[in-house]
Amino acid sequence: MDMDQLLAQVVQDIEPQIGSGVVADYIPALAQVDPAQFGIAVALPDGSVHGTGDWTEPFSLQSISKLFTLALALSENDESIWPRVGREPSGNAFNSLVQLEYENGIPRNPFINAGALVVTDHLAGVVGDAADSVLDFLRAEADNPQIDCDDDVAASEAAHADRNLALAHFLASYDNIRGDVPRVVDQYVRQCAIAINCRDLALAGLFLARHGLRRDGSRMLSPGQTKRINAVMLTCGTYDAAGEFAYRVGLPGKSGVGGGILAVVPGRCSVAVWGPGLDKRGNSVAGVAALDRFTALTDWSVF
Ligand SMILES: NC(=O)CC[C@H](N)C(=O)O
Repeated sequence: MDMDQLLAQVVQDIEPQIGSGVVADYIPALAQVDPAQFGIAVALPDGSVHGTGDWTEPFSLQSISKLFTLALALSENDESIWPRVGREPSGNAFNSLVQLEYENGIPRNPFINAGALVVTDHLAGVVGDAADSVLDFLRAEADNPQIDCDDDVAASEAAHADRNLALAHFLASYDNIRGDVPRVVDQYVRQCAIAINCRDLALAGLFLARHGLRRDGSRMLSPGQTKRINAVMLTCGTYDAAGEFAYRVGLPGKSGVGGGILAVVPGRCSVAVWGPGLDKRGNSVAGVAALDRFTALTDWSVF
C-alpha cells in the first residue's frame, strides 16, 4: 500500500466517527465551524506531502501553537524557560487554575494554558511579538506566505479571555509573567487564532521528525532538544487525555480546540489531522481515531 492508499484506508475506517463530538463553543467564532469535515496530511522528510479529505481547508490552530512557541523559545540552545515551567502532565483541564497556587506559580507543563502563557511571555521578551514569530516560522516551513491570523477568531477569543487573563495575572503575582499582562494575553490569543490547513501544519511539524532540522536544512534544535519536545508532547500534548492518547496512538501529539492534532513519527514523518468535533477533554474525536488507525496500519508508533 502506498501512502495515498493508506490515507484513503484510514479515512474509510474512521468514516462513522467523522462529525461526532462537539465543536468548541466557549470561543463563539469556533462554534460556527461545520463539524462534518475531516482532513489528514502526512509530510515526509524529503518535504513531500500526501493528504486526503479536507486537507487544504484552513482551521484554527489553537493550542497546537503552544508547540511552536516552545520550540522557538528553546531555539539557539536557550534552556532558560525551564525554571519557569515544569514537564509533568497536569491531569487537569487545559485551562485549569487550581494547581497554580499549590505549586507557587510554576505551571505543570508548557502545553496547558498557564504554561503556554509563560512561554509566550518569555518568547515575547526575546523576539518582541510571539504570535508574529510563530507566523513567520509556519510560513517558512510550509513555504506558504498566505498563512495568517484569523482576526475574527482572535477578536472572539479576546472578548472571552477572562480565564486566560486571570491565569496570566496570577502568574504575574509570582513574577512568572514579566511583560505587561494584557499584551502577553493578546499575543497568546493571536498565536491561537492562526488559520492553517493540514498540509501546511504537517510541513511545519516536520522539524520534529527531522531531529531539529528546518526546511532549509538549518538546525533549529539539537537532536536532544527535539527528543525532549517530543517527550513532552507525548506526556502532556493532549492535556488530561495524554495517557489515553499514548495508549491508542502511541505517538507524540499536540491537539487544539480547533480540532487539529499534529503528531510526530521521529525520523519518518509528521501527520496533521483535523476534525472539528471534540471529546470532553477537548481533543478531536475523528482526529484521534484517524491517528489510531494510522499507527495500526503502518506499525509506526514509537512503541
Ligand atoms: N486547548 C486549546 O486549544 C485552548 C486554546 C484556547 N485559545 C484557549 O486558550 O482556551
